[in-house]
Amino acid sequence: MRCDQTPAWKALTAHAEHTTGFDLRTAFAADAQRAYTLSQQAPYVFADLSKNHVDTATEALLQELARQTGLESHRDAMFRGEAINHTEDRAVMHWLLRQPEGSLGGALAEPLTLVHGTLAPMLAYAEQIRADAQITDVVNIGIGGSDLGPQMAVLALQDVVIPGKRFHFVSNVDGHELAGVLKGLKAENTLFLIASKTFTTTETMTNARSALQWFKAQGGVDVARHFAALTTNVAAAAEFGITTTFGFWDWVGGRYSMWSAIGLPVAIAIGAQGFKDLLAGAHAMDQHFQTAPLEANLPVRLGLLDVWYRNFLNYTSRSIAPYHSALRRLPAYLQQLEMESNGKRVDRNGQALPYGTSPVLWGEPGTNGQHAYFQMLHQGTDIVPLEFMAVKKPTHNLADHHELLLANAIAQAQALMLGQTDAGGHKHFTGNRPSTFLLLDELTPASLGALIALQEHRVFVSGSVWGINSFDQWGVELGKVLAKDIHARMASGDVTGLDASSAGLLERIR
Ligand SMILES: O=P(O)(O)OC[C@H]1O[C@](O)(CO)[C@@H](O)[C@@H]1O
Repeated sequence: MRCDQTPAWKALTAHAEHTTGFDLRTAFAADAQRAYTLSQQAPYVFADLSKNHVDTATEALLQELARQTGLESHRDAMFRGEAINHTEDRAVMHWLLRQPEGSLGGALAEPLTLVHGTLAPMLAYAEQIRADAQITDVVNIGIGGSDLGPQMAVLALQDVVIPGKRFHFVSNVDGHELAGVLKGLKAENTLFLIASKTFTTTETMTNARSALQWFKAQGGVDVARHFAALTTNVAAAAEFGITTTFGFWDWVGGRYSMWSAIGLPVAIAIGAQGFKDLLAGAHAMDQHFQTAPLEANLPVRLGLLDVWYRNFLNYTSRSIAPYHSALRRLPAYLQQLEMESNGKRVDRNGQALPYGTSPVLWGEPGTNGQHAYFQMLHQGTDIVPLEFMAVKKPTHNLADHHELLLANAIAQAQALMLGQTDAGGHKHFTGNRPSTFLLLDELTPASLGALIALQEHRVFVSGSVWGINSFDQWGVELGKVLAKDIHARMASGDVTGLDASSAGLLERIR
C-alpha cells in the first residue's frame, strides 16, 4: 500500500501535530534512559540517535509504517535477487559482491561464483601492480559511481595506502582536470584505469581518448600494460583498444559499484587483504540489516528517521559532518547515493507522488564547517538535521589534536540541542536542533565498508517506504541528450529552434 494511505501514516500525522512542541531538553529531563534507548550498536558503527526529534512512540509508529508498506518483504526480495529495479528489469545485488564465497545456494549460487571468479583475478592484478615499482601513478578515469566511491575510499584509507604510488581521479569532461593531472606524469610510470559501467559515458570516453592519445604521444606502446578497463561492457572496451578488463554485471548500480571491479583503485591502494576487509565490513552490515528486528536495526532506524523528518516535520535537507579529514569526500559520495537513488517524483507505477522524497544532502568536514555554514544551522530559520561522524582513535600522534576535534563534535551537537536561551536578540540560540552522532572505533577498511553499507541500506529503507524505485536514474538522461544537440550546434552555430536564452548563451560563447 502506498505509504500515505496506510493507517500508520495517518497516526504519524496526528502524532506530529500532537508533538508540535517537542523539545529535546524536556525529553532528556523526562527520560533518564533516553540516551540509551535511542542509541544503537551495529557492526563497527555506534549511533546516538537521542538528539533527534523522536521518542520511542514515534519510532514505534515509524516501524509500523515500515511494516504496512512492506519494507521487510521488499528487503528480502532484494536479497533473493528479484528484479526490484523494475524500470530497467534488473536485480539489485551489490550486496552479493560482499557475500563470502560459497555461502549461498539456489539461484544465487551461480552469480556468487561469478563474483568470486572475478574478484580473485582483480585482486591478483592489484597485488601485481602494487609490486610493480615502475608504476608510480594510477589514474582512475570515471565519473559518478565510477569515481566517487573509489575516490572517497582511497582518501579515507590513506593511512594504509601503499607508499610510493600516487592515486589520481579524473572525472570531469573539463580538460583542465585531465591536463592538470597529465602534467605531472610519465607514460612509462602510469597506469590508467578506465572505469565506466556502460563504457559510453561522454565524459569518461572523452577523457579516456585524450589519455590514450597522450600516452601514445609520449612514446607509450604497451596499452595492455598501461590501460585497464573496469566495466560491464567488455566488448566496448575491446573496441576502444583496451584488452586488460575487469568486468561486473548490470545488477550492480553505478552508485553501488565500489565493491565491484570499480573498486580496483582501492584494491591497488590498500591491497587484496584490505579490500577483502572492506567487503567483510560491508557484509557484516548486510547481515545486520537482514536479520536485526526493526527496532534494533540501524539502517532501518536511520531510514525511518529520514522519512519522519522529510514528510512529517518538513525538514528538506540533511547536513553531513564527518569529523575526520580523510572522510572529506564522503558528503559528495553520499549526495549521489541518496539523491540519485531517491530523487524521484513518481511511485513504482509511474504515478506522481503527493509527498516529498529525497532530502538535499550537503556538508563538509568538521571543524571546517563550523567556521563557515554552521551559523545557519544554529541560528538560521530552517531546521537542518545534522549527521556527525567521528572516529575514536586517530592514526597520528600529534598531541591534543584529536581530543580537540572530538570535543568540538560533541560540543556542536550539544550547542544545537541546548541553545542559549538566556541571551536575547542576536545572541539568542533557540536550541532544540536535531542531530545524529555516528561513532567508529577506528577508521579501517572494515569499518569504512560497514559505514558505507549502512548508508546504502538507509537509502533503501526510505526509498522503499516512499514506494519509489531507488535503483534507476532516468533524471540524468534529458541533459545528456540536450548536451549532444548543443555540442553539435557549437560547431555549426545553428540556433534555429533553440529558446532565446540558450541561443543567446551559445552565440556569446562562439
Ligand atoms: O559508470 P558509467 O556507466 O560511466 O556511469 C557513470 C555515472 O553516470 C550515471 O549513469 C549518471 O549519468 C550514474 O548513475 C553513473 O554512476
